[in-house]
Amino acid sequence: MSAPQIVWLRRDLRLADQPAFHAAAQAGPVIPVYVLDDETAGDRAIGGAARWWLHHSLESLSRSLAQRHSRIVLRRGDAVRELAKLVEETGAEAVHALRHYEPWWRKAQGKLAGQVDLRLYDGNYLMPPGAVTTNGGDPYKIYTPFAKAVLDYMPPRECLPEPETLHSPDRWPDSDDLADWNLLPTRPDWSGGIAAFWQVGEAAAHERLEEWSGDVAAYADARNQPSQDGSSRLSPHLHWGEISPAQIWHRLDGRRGEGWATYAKELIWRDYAQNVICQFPGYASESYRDGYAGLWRNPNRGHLIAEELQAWQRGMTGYPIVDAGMRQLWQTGWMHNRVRMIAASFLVKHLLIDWRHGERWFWDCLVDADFANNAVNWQWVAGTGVDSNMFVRIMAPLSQSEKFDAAGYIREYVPELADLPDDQIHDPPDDCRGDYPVKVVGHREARERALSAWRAAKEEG
Ligand SMILES: Cc1cc2nc3c(=O)[nH]c(=O)nc-3n(C[C@H](O)[C@H](O)[C@H](O)COP(=O)(O)OP(=O)(O)OC[C@H]3O[C@@H](n4cnc5c(N)ncnc54)[C@H](O)[C@@H]3O)c2cc1C
Repeated sequence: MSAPQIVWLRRDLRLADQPAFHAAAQAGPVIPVYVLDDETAGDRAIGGAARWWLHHSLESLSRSLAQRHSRIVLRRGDAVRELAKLVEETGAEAVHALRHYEPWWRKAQGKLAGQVDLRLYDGNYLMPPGAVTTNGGDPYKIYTPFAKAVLDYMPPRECLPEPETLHSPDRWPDSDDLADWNLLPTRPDWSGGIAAFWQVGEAAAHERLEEWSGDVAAYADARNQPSQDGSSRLSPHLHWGEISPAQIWHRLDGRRGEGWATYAKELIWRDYAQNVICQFPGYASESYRDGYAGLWRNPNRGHLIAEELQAWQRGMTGYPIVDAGMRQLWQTGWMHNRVRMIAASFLVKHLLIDWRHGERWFWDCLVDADFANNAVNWQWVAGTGVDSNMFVRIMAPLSQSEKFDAAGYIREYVPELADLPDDQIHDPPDDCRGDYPVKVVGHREARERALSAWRAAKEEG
């Protein structure tokens, strides 16, 4: 029998359109491996809600593999060390993996390539970062010309089928037991709402795509309405690689119209974010525009900031749309995109709290927490990114709530306000709030404070 081939799984937990599986299956018996590595990513180890997803996704992929008389070998520790050990133990010829672009994975890939025959493939993005460049040959920093350049190359490559057969090795190496990894919360178990909201795994991703494919025509408007199921909700499936963007593209392309055109551009945002972190690996912790250092320094507000940050995290700011979003995040591990923008803007501008606190909270609470997407969007909202909204454009949460008809959404996630009529629910009068808190800061006051902090920071340089 030919030498085994290791498939190193990370955020690519699928069988179809998975080039590493495809290549390995053609080369010999396949040993799929997932290494739970809390060391290599440093302070970017997988967050709480994402660990919940990972558990179920590994379980789902294991079931699919079992139907093919295969399995996943689970190991824990430094991924490079564990994979090099496994190659030695099994006599594997090569390690096949999808290329990942988070800075820690790029380093690990380089290190592993020095020790074993590492074969890397692209497959989690429409195009690999760096595939399109400006006329001068530089990577794009700004989304709009990047998107235009990517669109010129679309549609993406054809999708690969699932491997027809997966041969097993003569002997399976030892594996950890998934349950021993304790990826699921226990004391307390806060995952009930998440479990009720999501179906995890490759089959569930395709079911969701099928269910949603009829709605893409309405996407351009519906995606902004948090009370509607108007967006695809594919983000955790995409993040964990249970489905590829090429599969989505080929399934939905041909549905001409504004809905599809808008949706395609959102998929390209995902590629853009990878393109940004490849250029700026410190993007999740460093602001990329000058003049912001003083803005969130707040020397006299330390105590207040801790309290206000907690009010924001718990959905108790007194702004119903913000609180509905923050509670949706806590309950389901996901938040509607329009509301993510409103809640993020509220933190950095109304509360004048550094965007990095918000980025961290999202990292821990989102099932789709993604190093690139999270950092790029936080910096976009905060105004600090290489391409971003201007800080002085301050979103008004109360009018956004009305404009995008969030009454149903607020009733769902802020039950204290469920009985209020539509004309009161976006901004309830103080005497109609019952147990629901009054506003942590008034909108006009917050706006003026943010603008004057901005002017002061600019003067300071
Ligand atoms: C402050 C903030 C933080 C965010 N953090 C994350 C994150 O950690 N992970 C994440 O996947 N998305 C993040 N987003 C982007 C966006 O909110 C989610 O991708 C989207 O809400 C997911 O819902 P959906 O699948 O229904 O999206 P759809 O509207 O159906 O879009 C389809 C897909 O396109 C991609 N996409 C859509 N919008 C964006 C965007 N603005 N940036 C990058 N990709 C996008 C997603 O993969 C999404 O699944 C963040 C946005 C903000 C404002």
